[in-house]
Amino acid sequence: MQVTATDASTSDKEAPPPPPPATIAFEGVHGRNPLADASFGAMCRRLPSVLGHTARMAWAVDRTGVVLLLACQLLTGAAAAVVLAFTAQAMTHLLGTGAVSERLHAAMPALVVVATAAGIGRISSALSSYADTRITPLLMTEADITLVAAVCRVEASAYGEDGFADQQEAAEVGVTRTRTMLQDAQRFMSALIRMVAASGVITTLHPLMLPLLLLAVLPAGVGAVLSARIDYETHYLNVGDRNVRSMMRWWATYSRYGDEVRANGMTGYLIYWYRALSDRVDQRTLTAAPRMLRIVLATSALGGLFLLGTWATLAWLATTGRVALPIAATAIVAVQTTLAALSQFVIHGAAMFHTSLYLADMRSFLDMASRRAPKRGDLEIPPRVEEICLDEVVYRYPGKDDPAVAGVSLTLRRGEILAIVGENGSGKSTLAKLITGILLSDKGRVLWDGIDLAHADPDAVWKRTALVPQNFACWPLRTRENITLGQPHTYDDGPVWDVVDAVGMREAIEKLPQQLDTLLAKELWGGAELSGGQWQRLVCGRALYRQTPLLILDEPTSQMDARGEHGIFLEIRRIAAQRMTIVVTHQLENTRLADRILVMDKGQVIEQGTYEDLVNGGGLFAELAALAKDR
Ligand SMILES: Nc1ncnc2c1ncn2[C@@H]1O[C@H](COP(=O)(O)OP(=O)(O)OP(=O)(O)O)[C@@H](O)[C@H]1O
Repeated sequence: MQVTATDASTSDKEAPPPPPPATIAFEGVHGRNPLADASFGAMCRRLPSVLGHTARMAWAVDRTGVVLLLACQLLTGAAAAVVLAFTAQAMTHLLGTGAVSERLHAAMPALVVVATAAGIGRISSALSSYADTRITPLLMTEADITLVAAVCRVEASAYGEDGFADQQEAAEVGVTRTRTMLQDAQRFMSALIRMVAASGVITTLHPLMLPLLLLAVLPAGVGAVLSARIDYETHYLNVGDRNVRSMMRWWATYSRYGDEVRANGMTGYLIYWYRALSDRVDQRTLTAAPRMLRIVLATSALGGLFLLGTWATLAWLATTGRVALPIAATAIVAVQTTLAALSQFVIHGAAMFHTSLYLADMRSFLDMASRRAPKRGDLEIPPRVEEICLDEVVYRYPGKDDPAVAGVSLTLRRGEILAIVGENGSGKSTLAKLITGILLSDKGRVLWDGIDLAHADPDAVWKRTALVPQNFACWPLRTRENITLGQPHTYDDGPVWDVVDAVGMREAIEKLPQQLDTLLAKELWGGAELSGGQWQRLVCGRALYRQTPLLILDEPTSQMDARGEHGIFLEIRRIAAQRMTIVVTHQLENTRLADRILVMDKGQVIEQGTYEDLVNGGGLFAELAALAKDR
């Protein structure tokens, strides 16, 4: 095949404009706007359950804080009621007949009660803010950890399902909104209590006043709910784009990929891409803004009209003598208090409705994650496993037409080294994931000493496996944890240094500023960085440290120098007798150490045997081995 090269330095002039970011038209099972089938009524009915969930979470993280918060809310409300009731009493005396000093004297006890209640109200309101400050961070951490744990626990196959990532993104917004939820709920409750207290007083002044005040604030509430729906609709439309944008942001700015970005001239396009996607997100938000403005203007005008009506009614009641002057004066204070409480009640009720939309996303993701958590069975796997059998195993990734593994049967015995080879995409890594139970087969069975992995406790299985994956993680942890991660704690570093020696890393680690205590993340202060091959050696060390009955190495030496690779394979052979070892590799020379080699093609095993059998067998293995030598 002849490749026509493009000269990057001269091709700028005739280059077509860069393509905009792909549009994500998401139509999977989860790709439904929850608002489309959630009416205002339905959302209001869901509100108590969302509130209840927040309350339960708050109760679990800080009982004292919750009790303090509730007690202070009640106290604030009671204080407001006392202030109003005694203001009415004081007014009656102050605006009554007689000398000013006598009227003042008569009003004094009521005024003292008003001042004391107002003071208590302020103190309890400050204490409830304190309780809120105590609970909120704990609540957010709890929600965040619940989400992280749920994602870590789902079946690995769930990651590939339609909408999983977008639902996760929506749920993460829910986590940040947990903070607002507590504040909204607290303000809503406090407004409710103050409103009940104030409306009791105002109704005693005149029965017409309360309905009039309600009318005055209702338009603002309706406006807030309608705006909340529009805001959420926009948020929902943006979920997919925001998800991709945050992934790209991480990839573009992560120091590990910085060389590739720079030396391949990607910066310009990446920034263009990022801006184009951000513009698309902003555009949706801007389109919604005039609709929101119209709603706010209309509902404010209506609310203003109703408020004018309330004041006019009060003036009419006072001038026509339907209420006495002292009562009218109290009514002015009561109207102000009730109005403030009512608007807070309506505004925070709408805000809670708004937040609950996001929290409902978090809940539905958590529900989905718990449905997708492994439910396999509780069979234990013994510490010593003699045999793993695969019986006509088939696996197809979600959304794919062809199975990645299409009917593989094999038996692997303790002490055996099995190599799996084949061209890209032939199903080697998928087969490894099926053998370890990371994926469960759609058809057929994987048996560990007769125990079907579909009925075994997955943690019990993974206690017996060690895997060097093709794409491994370079954890920003200390060197020691990078080796012992996933292991029970040990009291001395002896076993850690043993594997460090086994993978030939002693010299490199001894040169690190704090040896095993060095943080392996250059981007963090005090951290150090390893080379690609050194990282891969460390990852092999991590798997060797586990000393499990099954060891799987998927392309374990792809970044290593010849000495490193030689050392790793020597070590694999040295420890092979106590376990089953599987090596997935494209370096066919490395398969010489295997007792048996499987050659995979299109998800099936098409050849198997020793290196000598296969290299002389005239099949795919022989062809690939010849290609490897043809330079
Ligand atoms: N997470 C996934 N979701 C969907 N399809 C996948 C996923 N992982 C792999 N596949 C598909 O399954 C098939 C087998 O992939 P697999 O990774 O097992 O191949 P492989 O033999 O290990 O390839 P390579 O040599 O490139 O590592 C391929 O067609 C691939 O596109």
